[in-house]
Amino acid sequence: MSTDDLKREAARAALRHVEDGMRLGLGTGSTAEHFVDLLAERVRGGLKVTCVSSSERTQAQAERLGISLTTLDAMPELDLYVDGADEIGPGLSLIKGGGGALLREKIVASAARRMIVIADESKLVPVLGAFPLPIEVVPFGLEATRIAIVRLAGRLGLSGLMLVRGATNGHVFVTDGGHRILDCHFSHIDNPAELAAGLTAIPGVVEHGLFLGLASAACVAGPGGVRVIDRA
Ligand SMILES: O=C(CO)[C@H](O)[C@H](O)COP(=O)(O)O
Repeated sequence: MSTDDLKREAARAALRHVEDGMRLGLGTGSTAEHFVDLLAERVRGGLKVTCVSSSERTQAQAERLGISLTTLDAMPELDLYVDGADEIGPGLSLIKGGGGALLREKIVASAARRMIVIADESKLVPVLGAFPLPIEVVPFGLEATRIAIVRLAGRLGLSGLMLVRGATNGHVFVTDGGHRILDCHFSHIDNPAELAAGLTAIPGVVEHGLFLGLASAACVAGPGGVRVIDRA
């Protein structure tokens, strides 16, 4: 089975938690894309759900597939949010934002009663941080914000490259909210809660990719099948 097949199996497992009439949040990324595809099949079969997207990319996919969409303003409370992750650590702590949608993803996840993470088993890690942590920052004063993050990291014993994310067209990557992303190569984040609190206190930081206490369960696919991990 390819990694892509495993992602689809994880998405299929999460779909079992979707019930008629639910208000759903749709994630972003290649795994979430499988979920949206499979959800669309169920919708064509008669399932009634109303969805909110976490990115322009997912919005376009869901629209194309005929899924009923609304905005988070019109439907500010959701039953379930399903999304992928870049890393799944202890207690279902997550790094997200590899696809650059972390701000909307966190807003939508926070509006949902439950968040189910879908992933292939390569995303499971004992300690977060091997995947560079995406931090969304406003373009104004980006260098000052970067220095503030470097100082915070130093105080917490973290170090590593901190790179402004580029886009495939050679330009700088711009998020759906018009912000930039700093990818921070910390390699080991031993205390994610402390780092998250410190980042939130820096004025130029819009949001960071540490999702702590948000995921209720994860459907993790490996060659032996899909394992459901509940947050302890
Ligand atoms: O956080 C995300 C997008 O901002 C994605 O969920 C994360 O990057 C995982 O992506 P993929 O399913 O393609 O591996």
